[in-house]
Amino acid sequence: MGLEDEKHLCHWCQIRAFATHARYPITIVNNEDDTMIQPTFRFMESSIRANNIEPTKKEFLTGCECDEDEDCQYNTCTCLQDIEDGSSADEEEEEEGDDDEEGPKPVSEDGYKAMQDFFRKKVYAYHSDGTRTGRLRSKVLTSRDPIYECHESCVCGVDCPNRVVEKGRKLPLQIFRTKTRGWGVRSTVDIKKGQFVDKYMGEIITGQEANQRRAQSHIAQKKDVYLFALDKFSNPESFDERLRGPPVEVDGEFISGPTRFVNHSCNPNLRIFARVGDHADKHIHELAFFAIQNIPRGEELTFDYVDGVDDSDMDALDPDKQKDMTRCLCGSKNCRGYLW
Ligand SMILES: C[S@@+](CC[C@H](N)C(=O)[O-])C[C@H]1O[C@@H](n2cnc3c(N)ncnc32)[C@H](O)[C@@H]1O
Repeated sequence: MGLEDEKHLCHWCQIRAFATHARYPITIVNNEDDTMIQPTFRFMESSIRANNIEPTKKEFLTGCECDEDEDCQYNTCTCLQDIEDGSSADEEEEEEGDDDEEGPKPVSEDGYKAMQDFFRKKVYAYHSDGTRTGRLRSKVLTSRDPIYECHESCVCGVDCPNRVVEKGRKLPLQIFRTKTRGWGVRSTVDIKKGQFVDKYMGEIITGQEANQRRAQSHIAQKKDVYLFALDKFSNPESFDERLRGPPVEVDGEFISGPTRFVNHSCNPNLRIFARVGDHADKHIHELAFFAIQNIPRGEELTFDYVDGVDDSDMDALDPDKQKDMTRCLCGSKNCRGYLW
């Protein structure tokens, strides 16, 4: 085997090449047995798009034109124009002692500007003041709402408060061997409720290609644990043909980042959210993991693989179906008993 081939198979070489390696390293430890991560798996810092997934043409990309970065928290920012009124986040959670609540502003002297100010509502997904800056607000954390962020086509700068997922992972993560569920993931630092953890990465492929991979997979229906459909905005009546058809999917089985090793729990501490940058790219929105509670360092990171949209709860009650189901070993008090 040549040096290049060896490098290709060396997980350490791959994670050491991450731009964030010095500050937020990914480590791999196994204190349980002598299993290694499959050599065919490749660590990547970002997803890779298959050739037949069309990137949006430059002329159709649009960003906000907010004068000040601070303006990118309000419904006047075009990046936030799709946030529905009812799900807006400006009525902050009182039980948490909000430190940045801002309702309608008082009318000022200057006519049009005054009206604008009056109707201006803080709708973006994050806290913007105090120690909770950059963390998701509880109202969003408990929802299935997408997160709309500013991005590279926007006029606002890199310090705009509405660029959290865009800036990437800011935590060291450790892939470790669990006693019963293969590899898992934890952080070596405390994580706060609402904090962004990392994205789910993989190969971005068409729905058709995803189905072929499902059919060919030797792990049969379990291939679905690695495939995520980017279907948050799928709508058969959409004007955008890319949102009408079968959604694009992300396959993290063979090429991905550390979150591909996150196990399931029926009582999880992470949740996955659809994150949109350029509105023209809704069909290839990102998948972002956020902490839904404070997580002490060393505690395993988990999310609910079905997040309440599955009927395996019912199947688990049927002894005939149980024999084909996979037992859940999450160990939580409210464990549903089976993964699928
Ligand atoms: C996305 S992978 C997670 C990483 C995996 N543990 C590994 O070693 O590669 C999903 C697989 O992990 C295992 N797994 C994850 N959560 C589990 C749980 N709560 N109970 C039992 N097995 C679990 C199952 O084998 C599942 O197919």
